[in-house]
Amino acid sequence: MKIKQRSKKQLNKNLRWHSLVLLDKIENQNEFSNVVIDEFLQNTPLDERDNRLVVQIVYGVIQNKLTIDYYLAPFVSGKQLDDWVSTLLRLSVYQLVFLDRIPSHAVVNEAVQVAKVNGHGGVGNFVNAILRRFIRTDRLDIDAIEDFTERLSVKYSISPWIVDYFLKHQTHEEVENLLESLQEVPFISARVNTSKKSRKEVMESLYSEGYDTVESDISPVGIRSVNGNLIHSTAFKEGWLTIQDESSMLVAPLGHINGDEEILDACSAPGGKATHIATLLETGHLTALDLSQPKIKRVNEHMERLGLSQRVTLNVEDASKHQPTNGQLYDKIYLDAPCSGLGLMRRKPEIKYEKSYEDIQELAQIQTELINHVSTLLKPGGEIIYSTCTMSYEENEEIVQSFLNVHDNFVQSPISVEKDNVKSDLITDEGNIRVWPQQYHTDGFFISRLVKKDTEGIK
Ligand SMILES: C[S@@+](CC[C@H](N)C(=O)[O-])C[C@H]1O[C@@H](n2cnc3c(N)ncnc32)[C@H](O)[C@@H]1O
Repeated sequence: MKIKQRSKKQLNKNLRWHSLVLLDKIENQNEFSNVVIDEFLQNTPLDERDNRLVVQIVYGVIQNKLTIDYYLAPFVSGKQLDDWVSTLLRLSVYQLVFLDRIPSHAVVNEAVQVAKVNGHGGVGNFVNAILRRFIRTDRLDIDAIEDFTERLSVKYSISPWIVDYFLKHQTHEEVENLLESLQEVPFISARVNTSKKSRKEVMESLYSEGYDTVESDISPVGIRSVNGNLIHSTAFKEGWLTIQDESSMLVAPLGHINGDEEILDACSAPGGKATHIATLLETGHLTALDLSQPKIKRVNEHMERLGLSQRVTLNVEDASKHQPTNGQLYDKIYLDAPCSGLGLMRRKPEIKYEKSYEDIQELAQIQTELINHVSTLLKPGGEIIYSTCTMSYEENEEIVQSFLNVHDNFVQSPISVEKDNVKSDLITDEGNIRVWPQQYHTDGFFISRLVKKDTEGIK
């Protein structure tokens, strides 16, 4: 997007302008919504109320992009628009359709001002005419779309191939429930650093600062914020908690770490599971790898804030080539593999449009390569905990099954309510964990545990 110097000056207090700049980075420069928004909030020239509206508009537009485009189509079809003008129209239509509190004249006036300053008078007139016509005209009826896939795709604003993909595996009703739940606002959840404080102590400390929290339904160390972003709390600053999705908190405990093991976290950044594993260690040691140097830096920052660095070695390294120091094998290996991230579509809605089925196939190859290699680094009797934050079968059950088919020295170690204290509705018939986003309003997640037979048979 071409941003003019005068726009920066004249529109510095215009929240629609800031929404437009952020959306342009996400939609046209492929940046992640959460990263772009965090950066904006650290240097914002706006007050608290306007910041909240910027975040709502940015997420709302991405969340509802296909629905908005469907409504806008009759007004812009056949017209050649610059990307930023399309985005400006989208964010205006989002406010007109989805937000009741904002008067339509305010939406139009602000959009026209942005169009004039960053474009010219002609662009302002064009935006004015389209939006006024949009307000006067009845909206298209989405429920009248005949094709079922297309109807769901427009209604829940998600790529048609994803709708079709889930329809192949689930009933119409299950798919609608899933898609509907992805449109809801995600919760902020956090994991208590139990090496410093109990969950009760952390919740009391938060309460004393005005944060209401509730216990997680699925993790004994998780809490959910009811009314605010916990990163501003004393508990966060003191390292008593870390922001993490509740389903992701299920991974580390599945290794039943007793405190003195040698552990590998093969793909560790940004460190949600690595910090959790480190809290469970006493004399043991964690080697945490990631391909990306900047991401390993973030893992290090988290470890330091939480006071866990002494138990951990962090390496920028390709896990598919990793060899342990002195050839010493690991007791437990966590492979939280790179994946298509379909389980994160509520939190990072751009995933709904950016991923393709080919991505799933490519990632499945990488996952296979990673699990094949790390399996050679495990002691007999040791365990691999394989996990992803995606919902595709090719990256989950099929990876595990194909691995077991060609590695007869490994067997599945089924996850159970009794042994693992995991809710029964999260455990599949094969003994894997599958968390669907609509079940507990968390990210979608998959976890499987495999054990390497020892010399006397299965552990
Ligand atoms: C799903 S994320 C891991 C999330 C992390 N375990 C957590 O809990 O915060 C996958 C990570 O794998 C890393 N990655 C991808 N390919 C890798 C490889 N060959 N070796 C090591 N890390 C890799 C990516 O950089 C990314 O940070």
